[in-house]
Amino acid sequence: MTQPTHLASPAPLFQTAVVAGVGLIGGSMALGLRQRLLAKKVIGYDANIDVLREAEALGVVDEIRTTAGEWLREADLVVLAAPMRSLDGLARDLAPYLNPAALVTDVGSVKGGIAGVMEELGVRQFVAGHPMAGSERGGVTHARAALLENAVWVLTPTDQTPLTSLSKMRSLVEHLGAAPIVMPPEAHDALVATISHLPYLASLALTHMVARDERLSLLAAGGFRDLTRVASGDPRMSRDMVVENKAALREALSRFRRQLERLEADLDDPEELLLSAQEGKRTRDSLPVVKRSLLPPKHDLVVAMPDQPNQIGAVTQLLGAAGVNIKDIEVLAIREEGGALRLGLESAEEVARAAELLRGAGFEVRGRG
Ligand SMILES: NC(=O)c1ccc[n+]([C@@H]2O[C@H](COP(=O)([O-])OP(=O)(O)OC[C@H]3O[C@@H](n4cnc5c(N)ncnc54)[C@H](O)[C@@H]3O)[C@@H](O)[C@H]2O)c1
Ligand SMILES: O=C(O)C(=O)C[C@]1(C(=O)O)C=C[C@@H](O)C=C1
Repeated sequence: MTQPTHLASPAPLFQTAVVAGVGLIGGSMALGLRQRLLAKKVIGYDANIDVLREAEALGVVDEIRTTAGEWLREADLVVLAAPMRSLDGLARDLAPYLNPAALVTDVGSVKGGIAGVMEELGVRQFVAGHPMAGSERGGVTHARAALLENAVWVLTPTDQTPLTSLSKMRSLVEHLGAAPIVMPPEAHDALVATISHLPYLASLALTHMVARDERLSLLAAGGFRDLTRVASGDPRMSRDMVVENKAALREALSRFRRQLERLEADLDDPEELLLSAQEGKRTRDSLPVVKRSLLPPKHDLVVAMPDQPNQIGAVTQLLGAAGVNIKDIEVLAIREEGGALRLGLESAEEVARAAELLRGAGFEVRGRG
């Protein structure tokens, strides 16, 4: 795996980081901390021993623990990354052992209550956070440092948050390659109701309409799939996320209903509907594109993967035998029925050489030298 040398610190920011809840987000943070040399040691703590064994085997963490205890005192960074419904309990389990000097943060999707819980538990150096990145595929097996790269990461300090802790947290987020933004918890919750939780409910409503008619699922093409991807997320976790933010979400839902009613009325006013469509296109096209690659994209090669066994092996063996050094590899799930591999190579020349070799073996490739 490549080291982003431009961001690696000369000395690690932390000696011992503990990631509690080593799933998609916790695992991605642990990988970021390790790959970017931000902590000397990363300890994974999880309620599920199988998850921890997997995390250790995948090189996501250096050490694992299943029960809270004195070992936590050595941690100078503690990340709470369990599902929303378990966060309070997790904080209560860990709090008695935390070093008062440790920076503590969380990654929960709703920010309203957590700071109060931490205050009640006497955890002073707490800064609540929420990386605006994720996936419908949870679990440590899907964790990757690049998931958090270039993500907007909301920090929601309260009046009690020490400024030094906020500044350490900003620095951590920046060193993970993400972009911190600071706002009050209530403002965060109102915004994510519209930008994250409403789309989830809308995706459920759409999938429910299809569930009652098999002919509809048969016709589901890219548009429907793009709009409903988040319905594939963990049902309990998504349920907990929206319920936790129900007041703000109700507001967003009532605005959404008004939007739908307006669009329905515009069906009889094609000129008005065109204006709406143009505005929608402008807004959608102007959303910032989040780049997640750790390598300069100019040395990337994308190889289409036919839906047959051992295609990844065939590509890596072919290039390995020719002495092409694959510095980074990523499976791109572009479409559900197939996919592609992104290979990070050393130079433009290597991209050209690899492309020629792969084309010769019948693969479809796209590359930028
Ligand atoms: N999935 C996303 O897209 C996304 C994005 C941003 C933030 N978040 C937030 O991140 C958090 C984690 O989500 P995820 O998608 O990584 O979930 P996940 O299911 O991939 O991982 C959660 C992990 O927490 C562990 N866990 C559960 N209860 C625990 C407990 N009491 N103590 C210790 N470990 C416990 C589970 O075993 C699992 O390994 C949630 O609070 C979620 O709101 C999720
Ligand atoms: O699946 C994704 O791509 C996501 O970004 C997941 C997503 C979202 O849709 O807003 C889901 C919940 C989180 O708290 C943050 C991100």
